[in-house]
Amino acid sequence: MVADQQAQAAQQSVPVVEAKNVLNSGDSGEDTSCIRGCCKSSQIRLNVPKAEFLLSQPLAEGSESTVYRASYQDQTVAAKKPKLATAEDINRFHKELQLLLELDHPNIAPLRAARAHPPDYITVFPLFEKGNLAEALHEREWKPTGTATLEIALQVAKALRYVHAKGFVHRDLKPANVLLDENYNAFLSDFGLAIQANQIEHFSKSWKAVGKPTGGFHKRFLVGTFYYMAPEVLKKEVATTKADVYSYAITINELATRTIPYSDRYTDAQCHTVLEMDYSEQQLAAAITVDQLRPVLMTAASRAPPGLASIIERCWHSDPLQRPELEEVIQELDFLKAELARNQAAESGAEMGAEGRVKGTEQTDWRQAAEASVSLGEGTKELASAAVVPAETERKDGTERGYRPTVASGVFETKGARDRMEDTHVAMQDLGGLDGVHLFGIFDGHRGAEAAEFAASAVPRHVYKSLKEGRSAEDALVATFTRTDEQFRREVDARRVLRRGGGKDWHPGCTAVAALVIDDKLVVANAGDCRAVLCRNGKAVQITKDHIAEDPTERARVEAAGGIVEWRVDTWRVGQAAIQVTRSIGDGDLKPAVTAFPEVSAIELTEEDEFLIIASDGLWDVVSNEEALAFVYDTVKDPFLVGKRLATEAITNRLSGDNLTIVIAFLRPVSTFERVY
Ligand SMILES: Nc1ncnc2c1ncn2[C@@H]1O[C@H](COP(=O)(O)OP(=O)(O)OP(=O)(O)O)[C@@H](O)[C@H]1O
Ligand SMILES: [Mn+2]
Ligand SMILES: [Mn+2]
Repeated sequence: MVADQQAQAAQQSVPVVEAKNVLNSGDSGEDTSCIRGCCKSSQIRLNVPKAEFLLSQPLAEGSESTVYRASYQDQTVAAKKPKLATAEDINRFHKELQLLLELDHPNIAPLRAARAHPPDYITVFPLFEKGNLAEALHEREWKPTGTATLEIALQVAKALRYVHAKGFVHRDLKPANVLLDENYNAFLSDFGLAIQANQIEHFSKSWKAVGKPTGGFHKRFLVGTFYYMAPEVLKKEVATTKADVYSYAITINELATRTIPYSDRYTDAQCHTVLEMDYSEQQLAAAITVDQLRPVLMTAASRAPPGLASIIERCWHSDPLQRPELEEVIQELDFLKAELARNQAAESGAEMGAEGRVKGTEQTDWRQAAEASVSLGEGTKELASAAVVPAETERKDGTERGYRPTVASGVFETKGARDRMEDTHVAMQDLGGLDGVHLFGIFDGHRGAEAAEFAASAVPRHVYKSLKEGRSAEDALVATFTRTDEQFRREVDARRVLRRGGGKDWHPGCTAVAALVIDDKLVVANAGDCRAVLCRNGKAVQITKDHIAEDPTERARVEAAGGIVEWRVDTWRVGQAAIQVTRSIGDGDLKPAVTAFPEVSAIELTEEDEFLIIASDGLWDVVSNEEALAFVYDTVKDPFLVGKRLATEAITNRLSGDNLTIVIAFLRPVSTFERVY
């Protein structure tokens, strides 16, 4: 080993001596420079006799070269032999070689040696055993973790930033030009099309003088690889480093989605460097430039953090000036990386695969963010088809659990008089396949719908996970509220930093009520002014308490926690934001005073319990608990129709100005109602 290293060091430090040794092989000139004298190096041999490379089988056939597995100085290497047809091609080889000699970066495939001497033109690089990123993703179906995705995104961004700082544009960034070592570290390669940034304008102008495009024109000026080419490049306008930023976005999105760009609409995968476009390609190119068509953006189904999508979108903006510099991209990726590490620590490291997510529904961005942040743990299939937890058959006091309600639930929601809907809800019977476990909840958003969207997705996942972990219903709900709140506020902060959301005053929130039925047990958690009312034996039992600043105990609690409560015009309000509720998910500026910690009540259900009404304050502002019951009795026993009846009453007759969501859960067979009443 030591001897090896010494031998290697000796070889590297005395290239000139070696060069002298090979002069008798018929070569002229020095090993430290190319035949023309335009490429020079004191470290890298540029005139290695072809025989020293020991080429074996071809590894890949590029559009401009063949890459061979080879052996050089007892190491396995990759030897790239360009296809040189014209004097122009040979000029290009020298240009590429000059650039390669200038590059020295941990994420750029380093040149080991070269031969720049007719008739043989060869460049030699270390052999990257894992090949290129396109093969890894699409041939070997490598599924990078979120961390690996971010790491590669960072490494490529750093290599590209370095290239740009050197004054060059790569012009052919794509997964096939990102090589992977045995640890899946990324190395930018293939500088065959790279060009000095200040020369681009000259080239583009000279094209304009050329006139009509011909095949030759395409070969010389329309360079890059079609799917990865920025619209301005496709339009043959001046390409800058921002064209690389665009290609970077397409590449990273391909990594995060493991999907070849446009493969959804364009089956004939055309991943080689463009020489000429055929007709369907021209149509696609037109769609990219005119209609701003882009590949399908990564979603939360990707293992990569959702924040990456925002970076990708900005990097493939159709206006090059709107695309960020790589410096900015790197800062944001670093942030996402730290964030992911923190989340993983918090979630005990179990990274969730694509199969762990609820599928089949149109979901908003915030719901996806919630999905991404609530890991259901390893081996968990879809929430909706999860394994069944054995039902508890005994109570704590040892008596049998005899009663199990017959549940029939439905939801009615309307934005009412408002122009936006900021309420969301969940109504899931047999949650995740858990027999006899039902979850109902309403989330009433304020200062935007974001928190409500997030909660509607995160809450059932947290509840399910907590129950699977063996927590009691009470514990599960408390953990759910506090975790949802923490994760949501983290997401808001992350987006604020990424400038995907609002500014420093952006603190969306929502009130939350969640009712969990497990066999004969009803547990309700509440934070805010949604309300759950149980109809027991014809009487209204209000299970929750409204958490509003008007309530003296809540007001005292908020003040004791450092919050400011003031009388404003008509009512008591909390903080600068002047919200009426004293508990909520989100509202980062009002934490910890406006807590997400819920009040929890547990009730043992019996045959006396008829139905549960859960509704946002839009209902309770204008309809009393008793009135609500009366409307239910007076309406055909269909949960949806009952909800609609209540909503119509509230909005049409009593002029509730708010969004309205009403969840109705009948707790015994609906047929019995008609007989009794
Ligand atoms: N050092 C290496 N180790 C392993 N594989 C390599 C190496 N260099 C190149 N390859 C393989 O050879 C392929 C072609 O190499 P390269 O991109 O440099 O050639 P090219 O002719 O310029 O291709 P194109 O312009 O079509 O992208 C790469 O995509 C990669 O799969
Ligand atoms: Mn290539
Ligand atoms: Mn190339």
